[in-house]
Amino acid sequence: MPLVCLDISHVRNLSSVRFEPSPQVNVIIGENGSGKTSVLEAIHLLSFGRSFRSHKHKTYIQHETEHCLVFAQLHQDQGNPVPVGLQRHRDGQIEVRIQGQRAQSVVELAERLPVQLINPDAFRLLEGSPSVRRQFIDWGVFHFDSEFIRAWRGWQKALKQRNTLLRRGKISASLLAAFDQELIRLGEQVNTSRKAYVERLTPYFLKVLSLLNEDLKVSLQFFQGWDSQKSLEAAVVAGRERDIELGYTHTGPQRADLRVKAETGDALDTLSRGQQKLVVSALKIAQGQLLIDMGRPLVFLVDDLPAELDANHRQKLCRLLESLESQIFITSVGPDTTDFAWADTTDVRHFSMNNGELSLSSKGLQES
Ligand SMILES: Nc1ncnc2c1ncn2[C@@H]1O[C@H](COP(=O)(O)OP(=O)(O)OP(=O)(O)O)[C@@H](O)[C@H]1O
Repeated sequence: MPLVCLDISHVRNLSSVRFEPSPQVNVIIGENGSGKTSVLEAIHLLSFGRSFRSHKHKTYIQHETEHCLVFAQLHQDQGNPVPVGLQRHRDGQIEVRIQGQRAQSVVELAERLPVQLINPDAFRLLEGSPSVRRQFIDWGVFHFDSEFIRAWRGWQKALKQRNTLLRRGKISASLLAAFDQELIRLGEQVNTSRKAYVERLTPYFLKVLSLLNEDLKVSLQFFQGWDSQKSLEAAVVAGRERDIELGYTHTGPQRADLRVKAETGDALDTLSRGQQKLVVSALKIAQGQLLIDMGRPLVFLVDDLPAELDANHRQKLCRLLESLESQIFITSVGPDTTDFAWADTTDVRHFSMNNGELSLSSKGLQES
């Protein structure tokens, strides 16, 4: 569901920004510190309920204001746009509204507004801990398989309870066995969904990567978190004594990972920074493409596009993004780095950002 209009209040230096983005490409240009990233941050907030820059909500609420607010109208194929809003208070309280009604949780927003972010920090997908890659997989599975969130929440709860018991110490293997049934049942479900998703995603990824750079040979390997020859039940049973010794559950879907391999070893160790950026972009675009093929349009946020990419690869990335027919927001410090020859048929809007004020730029005015 693309954004038809966006209203941002008190997010960092954006006191009040209201604009109607293109359903296709939106290019936001401005000097360092002008507030470009804050626009993307606001859209991300509306989808995830959190920022991609910091887990501390006070950092993005404008100084000396009590709360920030992001409001949008989401396009839907039939019927009127759907109003959605998120308000975050300095005391941590979060309020989500969809069509005027208070929503139970931010998950309802995430379902309506899938957002993919490509930014310099996206490298963490390769160099960060496995938890970053699990989050990447789980975001995809969440949108791919409607049963997943329930199984995932139940499994997380069971795992947390089990780890609390283990940490307290006084538990025997036989007592633990009684707690493990639910953990195993839901853990198997989580794993099956993740596996099916990665299988589905892999050809998309390979295709996208070959379009960005046909010489890059990279493969994906899903590690489920325990010996792939064993069932989760067998792994949990075999690991009980060790879990008691360690004080936590050492095997299972909580150890899953997505290993990205180049021909000669780990992608992280062999590829250049620019090549890594292409791999990460390909992973994210592949996730988006898969969703689009399922009839679920999404929003791409591309922050600081030129970082680490040469002009040729920037062009390829823009061409690919354009071909997805999604709504895209791209930020850049200068017009030269985003000067891509968008097709005549693509609705491109250029915006200038100056000290937290956003305006449709002359380029955008000529074209609209
Ligand atoms: N809580 C806050 N309240 C008010 N202003 C803030 C707050 N946090 C950050 N700022 C300011 O808001 C601006 C945010 O800029 P932002 O990071 O969005 O800029 P940008 O145009 O993306 O810059 P760059 O090109 O350097 O990435 C900065 O000038 C920063 O000093």
